[in-house]
Amino acid sequence: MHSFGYRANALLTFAVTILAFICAIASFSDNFSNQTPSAQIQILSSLVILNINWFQKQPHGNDEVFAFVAAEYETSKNSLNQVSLWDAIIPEKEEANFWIQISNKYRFIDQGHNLRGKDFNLTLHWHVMPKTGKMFADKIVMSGYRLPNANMEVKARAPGKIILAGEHAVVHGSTAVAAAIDLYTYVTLRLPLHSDENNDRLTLQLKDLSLEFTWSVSRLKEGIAYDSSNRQRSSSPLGSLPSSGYTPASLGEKIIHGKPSGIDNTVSAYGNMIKFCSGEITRLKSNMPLRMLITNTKVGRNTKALVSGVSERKVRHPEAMNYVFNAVDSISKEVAAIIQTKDDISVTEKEESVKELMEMNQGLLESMGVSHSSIDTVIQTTLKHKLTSKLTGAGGTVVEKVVEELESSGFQCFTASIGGKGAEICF
Ligand SMILES: C[C@@](O)(CCO)CC(=O)[O-]
Repeated sequence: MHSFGYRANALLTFAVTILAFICAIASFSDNFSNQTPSAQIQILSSLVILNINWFQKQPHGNDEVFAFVAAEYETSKNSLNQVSLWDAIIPEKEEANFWIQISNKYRFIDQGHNLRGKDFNLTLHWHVMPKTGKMFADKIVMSGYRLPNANMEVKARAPGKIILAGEHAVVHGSTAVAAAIDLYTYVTLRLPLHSDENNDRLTLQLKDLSLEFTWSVSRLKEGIAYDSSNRQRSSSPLGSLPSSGYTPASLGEKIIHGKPSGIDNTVSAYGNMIKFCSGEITRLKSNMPLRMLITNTKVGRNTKALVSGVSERKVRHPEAMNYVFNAVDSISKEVAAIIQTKDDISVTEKEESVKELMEMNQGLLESMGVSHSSIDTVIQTTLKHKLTSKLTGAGGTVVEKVVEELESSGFQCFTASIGGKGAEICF
């Protein structure tokens, strides 16, 4: 009779032999597996899009597949340089057949600065890693990719805006009238090819004004995502700028104004002349010629502080401020109606009405606490020439005299047509 130890030993040996035999069969069967995925990769700007159209795990089902995409290129020093862009582990048979469209998972870093203007391949590698048996590795090489020689550039321009009536009160729900003017800010965006160049920073250089602003790109992205999901209107009746253009404009406005009404970025993005009330936009078609003399008093103001100053005044004197806001609302509605009217009223009559309404609006702005003594100087100067009403539309010598006098007081003057195009992106 065999001892217990002897029997246990025989059983274990038999089990291990069977296991080894099964493993050998499993390994051998790998030779018949046939992974033939095909893949297509597109590059859009610095974005890599990967389409893997077939990747089928074999039926015996104990493998794990590691797949990765690398940009590969040759230099005089190394025959193979790899920049890994994307990878994934495919753990289950059910997940082995997939179709994805993604941007690169890892940054396209060109450590040696060798890629600029160079051809490179995009290679999809996959390693089939069985728990038992031989590891398979294979790849698909897609050639014909090239990064540009210089940094990529995008050019854009956006018009300035003028508010004819309703600024500040519009933040509190009053109607306002605003228009784009034909004075533009031009922006050239350079996308660095090397991500080590200011990786997470977006820098805006306003060369004419000697100003420079820098933001964190990840913060901006968060803001854009938040803004897109919270915005009530996705399209505008005004123009063709995609909402992707409107969203950064509205985000920038929030950074600069704190709690904006949205009128500035709307006009700048979509152009035209508009009536704006609590986010509701009506395009105005002017029935009178409108040109503006715009005076830059060169007095720096902090709009964010002014906007919150008005809100604080409203908290202190809610009833009085509501009367002010209601008055502004009526003024703006009347300005909009005059601009659009087709009635048989002369341009001079219309201008007289707009002049009076603008004067009333100015008084209300003073009662909101947002005016400045330099604006009084501008008003006094234009009044001397009985020109207040003409500032919206008059041209010629009288305006030149006003400009001369205003500029001799240290102000800067521009004449502008109003109601033009909104923001545009040109490549
Ligand atoms: C002062 C304000 O009314 C316009 C500034 O151009 C602010 C806003 O409406 O967001």
